[in-house]
Amino acid sequence: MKPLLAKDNISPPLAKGGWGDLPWEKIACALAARSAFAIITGGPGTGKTTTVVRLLALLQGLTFDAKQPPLRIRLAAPTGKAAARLNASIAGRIADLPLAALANGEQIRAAIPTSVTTLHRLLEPLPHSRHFRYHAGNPLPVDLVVVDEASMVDVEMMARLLEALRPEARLILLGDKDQLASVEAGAVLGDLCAGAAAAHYTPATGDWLQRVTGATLPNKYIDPAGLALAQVTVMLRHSYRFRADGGIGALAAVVNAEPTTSEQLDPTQRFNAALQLFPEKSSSIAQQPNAAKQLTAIQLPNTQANEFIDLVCDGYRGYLAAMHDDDPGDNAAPTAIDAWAHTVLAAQAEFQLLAVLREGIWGVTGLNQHIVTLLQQKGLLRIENATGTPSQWFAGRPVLVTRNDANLQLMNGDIGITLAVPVRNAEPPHLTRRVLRVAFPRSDGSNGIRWVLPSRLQAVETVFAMTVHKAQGSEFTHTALVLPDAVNPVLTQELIYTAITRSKQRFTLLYTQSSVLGEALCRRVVRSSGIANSLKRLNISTENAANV
Ligand SMILES: Nc1ncnc2c1ncn2[C@@H]1O[C@H](COP(=O)(O)OP(=O)(O)OP(=O)(O)O)[C@@H](O)[C@H]1O
Repeated sequence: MKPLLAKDNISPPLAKGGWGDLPWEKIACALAARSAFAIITGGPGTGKTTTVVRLLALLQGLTFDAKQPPLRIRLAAPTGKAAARLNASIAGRIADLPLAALANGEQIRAAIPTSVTTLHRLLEPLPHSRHFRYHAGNPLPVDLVVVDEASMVDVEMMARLLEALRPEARLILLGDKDQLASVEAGAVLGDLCAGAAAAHYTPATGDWLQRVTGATLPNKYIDPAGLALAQVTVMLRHSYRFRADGGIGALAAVVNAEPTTSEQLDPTQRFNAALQLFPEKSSSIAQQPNAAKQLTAIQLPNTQANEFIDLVCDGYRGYLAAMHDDDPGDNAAPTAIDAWAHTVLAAQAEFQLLAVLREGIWGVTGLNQHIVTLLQQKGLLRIENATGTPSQWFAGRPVLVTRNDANLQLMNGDIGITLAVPVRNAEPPHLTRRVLRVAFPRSDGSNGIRWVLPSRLQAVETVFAMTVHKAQGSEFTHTALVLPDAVNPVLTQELIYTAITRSKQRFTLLYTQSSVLGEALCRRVVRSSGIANSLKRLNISTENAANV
């Protein structure tokens, strides 16, 4: 493949500042710019989005310099929720691009897309069929696709995407290799990034990077036998969101650490190493001073424990209060009703209880029933309909979509909230009544609300508690993980890491048996997409890599 980065250096404004000890972000830009395929992996807040936006600016800049039309770029994510999250952050990153010193800086900025779609929508599913409009015979009319949250893409979807790309098109995968893989078959990103921590750059790649970025890589990252894949893979290592020496970042690192020595393989040792990072143990959150609130561990005897009741009621009180207090009234305009839904949805994302299993008292089904009862007892929720009988649908019910629905344009993983919205009768005297509708944020970048009749939602479940698997691609201000009371095969390091890294500001661990956490921390998922073995079998040589 012809080198795509023709220049010996990256445009100076893109090379400025904030790169840390080794400029991994700059290395990522350089390697991804010279290749048709690249992977940028890193934990939460390590700058993947910021880096890819800089990379896109670099590529558009090079295209304009070559007097060519701008690259047709599409941004995609595997779920609606993940797409919405990237949608929310990308515009800010583009606005922050330090392009002022470039004569065509604003032209470059305008050539970077701000809207993110789901992979499904990118390929355009055909109605009533498993086929897509875009495939090998009718490839996507794009030059570059960026896929965020690539750890959630299963083998089949990845295959459909690759088939639908033109031979000249480029693909960049972003994601956290240490997160749980897709619930469907395959751990594509985890397999592709198996050696990312040690880099395995060939001496030729090392020399090229030195010339282009000015960075001299230490020997530990150089491997004369490095595979071609390693030459296009970069792991970002510094979290700008979490401090490495405390709180959520430190806990994620401890949980994620490969258990190598026999000491680290001892469940009790692993449990103690993790638990010592929690400043407060076995105490209710409400009693803690602010500074100690980032991490909390609570050992619970059962779901009736006061600590559990306080946590759940405190966690969900905010959005239920917003539902009542911010109600725009019976005569509100549609825009005011949409704004209300936005407020309630944002407040609902403040707290999320995560569980490992579906069944059992610590599984999502039992927890959801229990939490509905608790919230009713505290007067925070009413589930009776107008005739006074308890109903499955009630104002405040948060629901999770469990199956894609092309007609409703809802994706597996989307979260909506049921609200009692005012509807005016068409006939005089035009009385207003309240009807239940479910509000979903649109994931098409429009920032709108999709209102759906509850009866049209065939595959949804209440989501006061959700499984960690379903929470992938989402973030919550405060996440609480409740562990089951017995060891289970699905409980692994990756699962706990994924749960912790869903938290933006606070993480609470709820457990009954310390041994359950200890055992989980000694167990990693066995990767299963088959891609790693295929790569080894292909034995792609490093000469190929040097020509990438
Ligand atoms: N080089 C940098 N110097 C300083 N701050 C940075 C740098 N890169 C990123 N940041 C900041 O760190 C935060 C996280 O960055 P970003 O969203 O790019 O990371 P991410 O890896 O995409 O995160 P996520 O886990 O949400 O996917 C942002 O506030 C961003 O402005």
